[in-house]
Amino acid sequence: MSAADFLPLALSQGDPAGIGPDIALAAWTRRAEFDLPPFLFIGDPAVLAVRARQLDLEVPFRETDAASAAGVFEHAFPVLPVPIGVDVVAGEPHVANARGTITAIQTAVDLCFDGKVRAMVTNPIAKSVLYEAGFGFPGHTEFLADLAKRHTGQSYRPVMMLAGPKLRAVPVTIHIPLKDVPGAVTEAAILETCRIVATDLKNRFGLAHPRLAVAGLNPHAGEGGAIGHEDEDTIHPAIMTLRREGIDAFGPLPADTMFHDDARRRYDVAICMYHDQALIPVKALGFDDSVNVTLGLPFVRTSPDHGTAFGIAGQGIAREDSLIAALKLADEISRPSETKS
Ligand SMILES: NC(=O)C1=CN([C@@H]2O[C@H](COP(=O)(O)OP(=O)(O)OC[C@H]3O[C@@H](n4cnc5c(N)ncnc54)[C@H](O)[C@@H]3O)[C@@H](O)[C@H]2O)C=CC1
Ligand SMILES: NCC(=O)COP(=O)(O)O
Repeated sequence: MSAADFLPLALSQGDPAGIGPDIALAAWTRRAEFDLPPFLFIGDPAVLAVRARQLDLEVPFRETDAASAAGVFEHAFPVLPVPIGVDVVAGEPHVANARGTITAIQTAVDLCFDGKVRAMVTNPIAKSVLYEAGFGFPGHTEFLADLAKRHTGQSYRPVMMLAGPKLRAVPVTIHIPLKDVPGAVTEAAILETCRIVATDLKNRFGLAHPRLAVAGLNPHAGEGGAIGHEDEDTIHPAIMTLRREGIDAFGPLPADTMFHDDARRRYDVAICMYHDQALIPVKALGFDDSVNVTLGLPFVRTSPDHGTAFGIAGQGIAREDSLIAALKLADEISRPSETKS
């Protein structure tokens, strides 16, 4: 065991009006049952206290820092305070909450770069609320790459991977309108994405020879060019280049037949051309136990696979399973390799 193995994980609050506080509190109450790694919650202690009362949870809080969080975790819920500054109502998103939401994410990244936490886990943010406040990134994924660049001066291409026990899937394009997808599915985008996936599956997930199944864009992967040309003109050449580089990529596969049980046994990750092509099968196969993990960054970031679920915040019915899976995965992939189970 190295010293880094004892560092806590940072857990950002996410949108305070969403279910982030609910599931963080619930996860902490089940820390022994799931042998959870210690985490330091970065958010507003007042929001937590109100939410715990609302949920009828007896949770002792301790305002603390990263150095003390692991010691505190067994007995109390460790919080690094980032006040929101206004009253937050569960289920009622408000633009005034955006500044605190963003600051919590930035603080978690700073702690990663300062070597005070081992990895970061993010609770869900509502993109539209942050956009209204002037947030200039599609989501965490791109924001984290920008924050990393501010720390190191290097550029990063962040890659979103949704990972569950039954399927890992990566969208090459992420939060863009569907009408813009064909133009954004370029050879360069496919190559960069697949190279990062192959590297991180080796280095972080311990897969010596990851197999990448690449989806087509069009129905039937274009049906030989009769139903669209991107599969033959763009995706196929990218796969050939990857194969020449020694990456075990194959396809383009018709997306409708690549996710059934037998098909999934033939690959380690599905490379998909757009958001819903990747996220629908992942969430259908394992909404409660899948995790969003950002590849291509110089630190580990995971997140539950779901969103803010404003409609159920503060009601005691939000399931904490995906957050627990995200904490466990962050713990596993951020450990020094000699200590991995
Ligand atoms: N990592 C992140 O920050 C993510 C953020 N979002 C954001 O979340 C907001 C809401 O998005 P939606 O599409 O409505 O997705 P959502 O995942 O918040 O909700 C979809 C449905 O699943 C239910 N649900 C979600 N999580 C649940 C849980 N833990 N336990 C029980 N039921 C749960 C909700 O009640 C709702 O019926 C959007 O603003 C979106 O931008 C969405 C996905 C990921
Ligand atoms: N649909 C997935 C999602 O919205 C997560 O985005 P991010 O905030 O992790 O970039």
